[in-house]
Amino acid sequence: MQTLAVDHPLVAHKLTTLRDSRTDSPTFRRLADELVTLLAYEATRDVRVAEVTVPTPLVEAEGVQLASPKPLVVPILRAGLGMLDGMTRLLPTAEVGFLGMIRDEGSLQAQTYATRLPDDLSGRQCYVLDPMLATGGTLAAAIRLLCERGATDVTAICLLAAPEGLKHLEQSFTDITAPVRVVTAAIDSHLDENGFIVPGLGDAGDRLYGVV
Ligand SMILES: O=P(O)(O)OC[C@H]1O[C@H](OP(=O)(O)OP(=O)(O)O)[C@H](O)[C@@H]1O
Ligand SMILES: O=c1cc[nH]c(=O)[nH]1
Ligand SMILES: [Mg+2]
Repeated sequence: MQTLAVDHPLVAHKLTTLRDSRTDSPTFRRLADELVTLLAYEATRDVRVAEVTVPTPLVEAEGVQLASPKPLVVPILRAGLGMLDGMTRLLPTAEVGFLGMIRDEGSLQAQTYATRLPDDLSGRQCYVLDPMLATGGTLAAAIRLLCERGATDVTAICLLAAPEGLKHLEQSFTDITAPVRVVTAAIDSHLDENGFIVPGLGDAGDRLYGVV
């Protein structure tokens, strides 16, 4: 598994405001959206393209366009929804599938409550959106599901990742041949006793959708 923590001053600037507990939900949503677009630029570096020829007003020019089948973007509900617009701004022709997953706050085990994905993902590049990679249980289950449906490669885009979660993912896919990548704005220090990322930004779903 490859991990990329995007090192860019604009990413660091926006992430700092996102962490700040004084940042309100509307600002949090806007910053998450902007951050995803910056991360998506790095995350799509290997997106497949096909050569095309287009007429300019003067001559024919060689270029590229996104290859078929188009990439699949998969936000993990609820918090991942806050990343969808920022991603599709960069990949407007991508198909979008949905996974609803919730982590039990006691056991920290992830449960899937909704799946709306193409059955066959053969030949598809998949981009999974989830702001928080904590224990890694949620993303491990999501990535496994996509690989079992035939995805050729899976890139998870996160705002924050914990070292414990990255380690868990690294150990989870030894039987999977599809390349797996994680692109994140930062790798934080550790998880606390409740499985929250430290220093983190709190509960991403609550901060996006106004519970706090
Ligand atoms: O790496 P893990 O330990 O599995 O934890 C991370 C998951 O927890 C959060 O979702 P949550 O279960 O709070 O659901 P929500 O998006 O509906 O708030 C977060 O958005 C991730 O999906
Ligand atoms: O720090 C964390 C961990 C899991 N889910 C969150 O929203 N935040
Ligand atoms: Mg939550």
